[in-house]
Amino acid sequence: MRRRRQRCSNPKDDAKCYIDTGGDKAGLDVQYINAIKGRGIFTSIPFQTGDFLIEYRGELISQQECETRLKRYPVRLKGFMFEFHFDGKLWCVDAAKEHESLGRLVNDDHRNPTAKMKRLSVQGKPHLCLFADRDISPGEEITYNYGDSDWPWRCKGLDEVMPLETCEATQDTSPNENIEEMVTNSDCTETTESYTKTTGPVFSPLGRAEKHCLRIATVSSLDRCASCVGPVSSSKWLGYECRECSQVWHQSCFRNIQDDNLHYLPKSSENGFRDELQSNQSDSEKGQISDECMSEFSVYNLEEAVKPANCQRVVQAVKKVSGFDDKHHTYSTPSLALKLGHTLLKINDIIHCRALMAEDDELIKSTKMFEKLYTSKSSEFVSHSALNTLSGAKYNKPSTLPFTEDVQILHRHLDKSVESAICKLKEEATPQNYAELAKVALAQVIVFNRRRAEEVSKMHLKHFNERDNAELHQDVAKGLSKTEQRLCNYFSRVEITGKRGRKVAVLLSPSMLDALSLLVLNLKNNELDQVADFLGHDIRVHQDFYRLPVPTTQLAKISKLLLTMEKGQLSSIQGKSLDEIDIEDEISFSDAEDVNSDSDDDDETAATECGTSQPVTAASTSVITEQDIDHLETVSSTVSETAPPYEGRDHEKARITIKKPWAKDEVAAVMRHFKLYIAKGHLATKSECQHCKLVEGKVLDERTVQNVRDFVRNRGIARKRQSQ
Ligand SMILES: C[S@@+](CC[C@H](N)C(=O)[O-])C[C@H]1O[C@@H](n2cnc3c(N)ncnc32)[C@H](O)[C@@H]1O
Repeated sequence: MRRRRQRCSNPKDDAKCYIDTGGDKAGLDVQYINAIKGRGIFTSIPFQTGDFLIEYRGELISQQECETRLKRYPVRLKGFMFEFHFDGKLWCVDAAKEHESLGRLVNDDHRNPTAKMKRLSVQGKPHLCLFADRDISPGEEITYNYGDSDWPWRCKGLDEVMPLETCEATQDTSPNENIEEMVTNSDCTETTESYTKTTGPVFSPLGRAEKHCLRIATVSSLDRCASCVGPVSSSKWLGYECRECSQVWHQSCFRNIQDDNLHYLPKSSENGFRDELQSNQSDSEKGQISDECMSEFSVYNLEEAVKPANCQRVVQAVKKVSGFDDKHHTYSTPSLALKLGHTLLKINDIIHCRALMAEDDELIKSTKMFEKLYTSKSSEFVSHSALNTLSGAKYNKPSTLPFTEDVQILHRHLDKSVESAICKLKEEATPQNYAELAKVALAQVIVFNRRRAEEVSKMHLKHFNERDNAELHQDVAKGLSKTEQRLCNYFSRVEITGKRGRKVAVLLSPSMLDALSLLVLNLKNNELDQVADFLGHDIRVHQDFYRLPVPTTQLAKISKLLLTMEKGQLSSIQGKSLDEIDIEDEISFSDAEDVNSDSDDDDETAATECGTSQPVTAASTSVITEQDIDHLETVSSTVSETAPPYEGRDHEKARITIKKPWAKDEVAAVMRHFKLYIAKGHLATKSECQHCKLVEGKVLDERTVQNVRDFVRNRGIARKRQSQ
């Protein structure tokens, strides 16, 4: 948790302020340094000598607990254990657990440290705090002396590093002194010796006299192979670890070492449970279960977790994490219970494969047994109650629908937020402004498309860049209504990878596109591999190019649907299938729009004859504005006759809708000819309408042939609706 910089009268009080609030100072940031050092803490503002900087925060534990944890912690976690004397006893601050506090990430520097560790007693409890040892400029790393020990990185420079052991430091026990300097030297004699031994003078694979007792282990990206000292590539995850000193070797490196001091004992690994999980796509749930297993059920590593004998214990952990209620046999998060059950089997499978590679017969047998046991018993252990809870939750669950007004408020809010985020980012390109725009743009895309957050948030830059920017082809356009054509030009369609690798289409309005383009910058116009698609003529090519292309149809149909939903007009399309939804009814461009032209010829006439609508071309439709779309929807419910005329509006609007209320005698004239058509919902052809006009003469003088056709069509639709 980061807090604003608080000004306290002196460094000691300043430190107390931060101890009380549990936050870290502004002006300190985490930065990744390199694969060896890992992360470090850097200043972004100047600090003066003596200033309080940061607290080394973690869990305060007794010496006994510290020893227990040191036994089971993997090497890299041991580096977070800070031992010190207080009140005549040895204590330890265990900062192994990843948390937001920055103090745990401060690195060692014994030559020119910028900070000094001091112990501060607040309400009888010791706290470890770092104070500036000299003036520190912005951009400098906060470091302190870990103590006089042969820390591996000190021996041979930074690029020849071995894993480190516990960071032991300090002593001093003056209980009444509130703040005092940590003495980092005197207590470290033992550590120094052990390090001299462990790491040895050189970083040869075995730079020491002791014998190593090796067992199979997973080499994580934070471990360094004692042989090659190199970073761990994904292909080198399988290795050996010494039971005594915790050094690790890649399996491949180990094969090249000829040394009597190395003894491989083909026993199951005792790597930390958390370690394993981390090397295998850990997530928060798995973290939870590992914690639970470790703290409550004494299961510390994966091999143990999937041992048939431990099955029940792990199940208990799963139940606990998922909030199992023993009394009612229900879960608070049943889906988590199911997911964890699935994960356990996956973990078992991974270990089984490793066991196969390591030719560890014992482990192979045990993983096989676990699988069998878990598969046959899982319904009894977990799934049964979890599924019951899930299905039970479905009953009497009020189905909530947002009100139209709420939907509109949400959309307006999102629009405004995107606009302001874009302005802010254009003004100042800071990570905060970038993040703000990213968040709100993502929310807008998710809400508009009714997509799952996980899907949209994983939209690849490649997919975005490669979205189809081509203009609507005229052959394709012929198969679409004019509304659909306009929407095709208005929206962009990006295909992303959905659940189980499914192709999922996401529609983007111009404002969403602006926001995303600003986020990705350097947007390129990628010429897709379209040519390649044409090289063969299989069914896919046929579907793509000989039928009305699916993406275009989706763009046309779904965008209308989404727009209707966005405007909260869902009720008007209730009960209709996608094919049945004739959204012209809902989003009408004009009276004169020709939905079902009988011929191309008809279409052309429709566009010009009434004089209220321009022919739809890519050029004309690409200028459609959001107001246009809004407007289209505002007029949507007022189908035809009763809509007020739009004369006097600007050209943009006029081209969309000019309506004249139908007089009684006009209606009667048309009805004389098309009553039956309307009753049956049939459309009138152009020549039939022409005939009607001719016969009726003056009464229909004000109406074009197309107006008559639209009248028949709209009345037919209205009749159909009434009868439904
Ligand atoms: C308390 S942690 C510090 C944070 C750590 N750098 C990280 O990214 O998690 C101590 C560990 O940092 C690394 N470390 C600290 N000081 C170092 C230095 N001067 N050179 C190389 N590694 C260092 C060692 O791996 C040590 O175990």
